[in-house]
Amino acid sequence: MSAMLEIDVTRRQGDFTLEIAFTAGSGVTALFGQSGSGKTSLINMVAGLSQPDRGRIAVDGKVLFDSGRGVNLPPESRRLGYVFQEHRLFPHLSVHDNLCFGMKRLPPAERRISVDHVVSVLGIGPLLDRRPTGLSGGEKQRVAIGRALLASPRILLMDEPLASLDGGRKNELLPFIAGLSRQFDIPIVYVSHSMEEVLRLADTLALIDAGRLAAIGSVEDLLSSPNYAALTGHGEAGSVIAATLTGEESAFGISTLAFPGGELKVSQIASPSGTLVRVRIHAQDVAIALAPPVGLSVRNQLSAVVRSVTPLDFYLVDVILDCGGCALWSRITAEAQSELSLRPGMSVTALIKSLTIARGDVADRPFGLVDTLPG
Ligand SMILES: Nc1ncnc2c1ncn2[C@@H]1O[C@H](COP(=O)(O)OP(=O)(O)OP(=O)(O)O)[C@@H](O)[C@H]1O
Repeated sequence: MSAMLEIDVTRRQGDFTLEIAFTAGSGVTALFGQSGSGKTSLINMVAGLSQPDRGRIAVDGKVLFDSGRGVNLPPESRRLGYVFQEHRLFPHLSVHDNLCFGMKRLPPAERRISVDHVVSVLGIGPLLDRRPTGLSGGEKQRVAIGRALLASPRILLMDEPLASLDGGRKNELLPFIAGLSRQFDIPIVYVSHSMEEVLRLADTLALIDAGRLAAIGSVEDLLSSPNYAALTGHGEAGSVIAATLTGEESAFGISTLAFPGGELKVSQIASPSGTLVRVRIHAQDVAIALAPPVGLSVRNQLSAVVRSVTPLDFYLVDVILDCGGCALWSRITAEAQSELSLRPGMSVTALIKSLTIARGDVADRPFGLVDTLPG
């Protein structure tokens, strides 16, 4: 079974107070929040690089810190992997020797990850004899990740590991990181302030705001909720739905996705059938009909039940629909609401044009948790 990280800490630093409690289990837990909200401070406490004023930190029941019992394990005894923004490789050692650095300090019986496995997953075989100096930023970061993994950590902490890379290098590294947690059965706590990274990588999202935990839950739930729109800085209002790519109608430039609420037709995407994806559906692109319409060009007509109706301002109304258990956010005009009189519990049909769900709205999740799969 994967490790469980339990955190309940308070720390005051200058004028800033961090007071956070949550648990993180398998898969990738993203800590997301504005600059200065306390993300790095939090994982530094987990790593043992700074000390909480009070609280408890445990992994799989093993206590790393407990102010009440006077426990405070030094970083090297915590068995955690840490990947920083910058790679921090040893310049005088080859890639191979950098990789093996932490592993060599571990008794052989505790080494549960092999060099061959890490080298093949991260695609760094051709680099083994080289020194870090000549490597690209993305290659260095892959070696840094490999080094952290080879120390067989209970949990991998990653603090904006892509922040120092340009867009191309980021895209190169994202698929590697996406697979790590599953391939090595290690929970990852991933600090980011990039929503694209969260969409591609995270199973669980923890929203950090001014030193507090504002919310924790599935990426789909939190990003589809108007309550957290200000914190997620998610741009346009809209929902996020987990789906599986089921096929394509290439003659028409359409791909089909299955999700618990039915089938979605979207603008064609290149990934193979069976790929797990997250789809972003903009609230302004979701129309609502009281009865299933006929003779309509709109390709997606989904049965749904109204969950909530909330006026946004004088002119607009946010309607959250339940579509097979998934939240679907629709933003309609107050004028439309005055005619439709939508109320919680009403059965309706949600209408979404295929064209409005384009490539940029579909994020591949090749290693998504199986329990997010539609049934
Ligand atoms: N050693 C310190 N002494 C005093 N204040 C500190 C110290 N370290 C961090 N802070 C403050 O604590 C707050 C949280 O900082 P932290 O680096 O944890 O935020 P963050 O969410 O990781 O930000 P970013 O996304 O910019 O990295 C900030 O207000 C910061 O100025």
